Amino acid sequence: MEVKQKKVAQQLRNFERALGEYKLDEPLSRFLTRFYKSNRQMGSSDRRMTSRLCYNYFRVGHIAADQAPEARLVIAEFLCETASDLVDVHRPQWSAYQQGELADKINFLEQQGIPCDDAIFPFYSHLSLSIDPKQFCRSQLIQPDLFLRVQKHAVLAVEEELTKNAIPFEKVGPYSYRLPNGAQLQQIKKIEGLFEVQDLSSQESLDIAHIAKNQSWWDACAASGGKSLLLLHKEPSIQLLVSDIRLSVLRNLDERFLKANIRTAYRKKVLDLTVDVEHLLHGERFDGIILDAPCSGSGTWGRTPEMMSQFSESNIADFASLQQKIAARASKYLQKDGQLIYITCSVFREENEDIVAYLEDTCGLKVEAMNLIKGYHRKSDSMFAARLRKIQ
Ligand SMILES: C[S@@+](CC[C@H](N)C(=O)[O-])C[C@H]1O[C@@H](n2cnc3c(N)ncnc32)[C@H](O)[C@@H]1O
Repeated sequence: MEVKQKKVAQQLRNFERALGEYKLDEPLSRFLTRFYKSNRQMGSSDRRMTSRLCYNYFRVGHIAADQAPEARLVIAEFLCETASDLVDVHRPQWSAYQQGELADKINFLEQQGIPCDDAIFPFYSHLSLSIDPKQFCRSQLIQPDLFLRVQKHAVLAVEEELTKNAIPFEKVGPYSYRLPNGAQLQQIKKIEGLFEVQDLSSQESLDIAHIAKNQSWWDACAASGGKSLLLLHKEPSIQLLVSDIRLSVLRNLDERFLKANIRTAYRKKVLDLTVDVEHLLHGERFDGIILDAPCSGSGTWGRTPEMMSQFSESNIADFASLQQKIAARASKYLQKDGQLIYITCSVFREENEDIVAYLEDTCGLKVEAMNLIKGYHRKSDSMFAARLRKIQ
């Protein structure tokens, strides 16, 4: 036991040092990469354990928010792992329950006077109505898997290389694969450019769109092109305009398109959709617009649980107001009968159904379909997608 105690004490020291230095002003993954670079004495197992402890700590949201970090970490390890030296040493009376079902562990903690269900995800009252709040909140305790979208012609080649390199995978759609997190794909040079890392729900976000050959589409918040690549995967003959407020992300898009060997010629503009862009779009009209709006990202916090600590309820209204502005401006550029595909990776109704209702009320659009793409039962993100048709 003494050896285990010493090991756990060292793990806790590393965790406390990392947590103490992390200022919540950047993604935890980026901070940890820097932290390990400046702490070269930490071996790979120390790093792995520090990452696990930090992520689990944030994963439990506001559970036991009034307790010290160390006590909260023990709770986090108990809920998120099936075995933990930290629990064995600090709460040996809990160890017997550690391998049980998550629901049983939550019941057990609640009986000990530690409320869980309402505290994991403190913003649950804003969830879109089609979400099962309990299931969603509990899913925050589980890290989502890694998903790939493979190019149509490359399915066999990718499967073969994954098998050769002993990377386990599960085919979950004609071109979609589930892999364990941390799969070392960059080492397999032969399949570079043949796949995109893209969450499964994100891969399904354009299923709602009606896409036909040679249509003109505008990806109005393109970033590094995740949805544009998906659009071209579905229909390579699309005439595509990509834009974003940030030039740097459009440069990343160029690189990503090159790597994916995209042959479609596309146009690119830097556009801020909170202001008039008519002098840059010159009355152009599109058959389809993808608006993957800036949002809270709350449907993806299972991957970045630290975001929950930086978020406050008032941010939801700020995002909604930005989304109204951007979506209303973009929709002016649809031709009659054209479609706006409004997408977010948020689970909040203010950013989803409420924006769709606003667009229907004020922008001459009619909602034809909308879908909260649920990921919480299948270890993927949750997203929202709606198809609105321009009727006037
Ligand atoms: C959710 S991300 C888009 C992700 C991208 N579609 C993808 O699939 O990879 C939202 C994007 O909106 C952009 N954005 C934020 N404010 C904007 C504005 N006022 N006008 C245009 N784009 C904006 C951000 O720079 C960000 O890249």
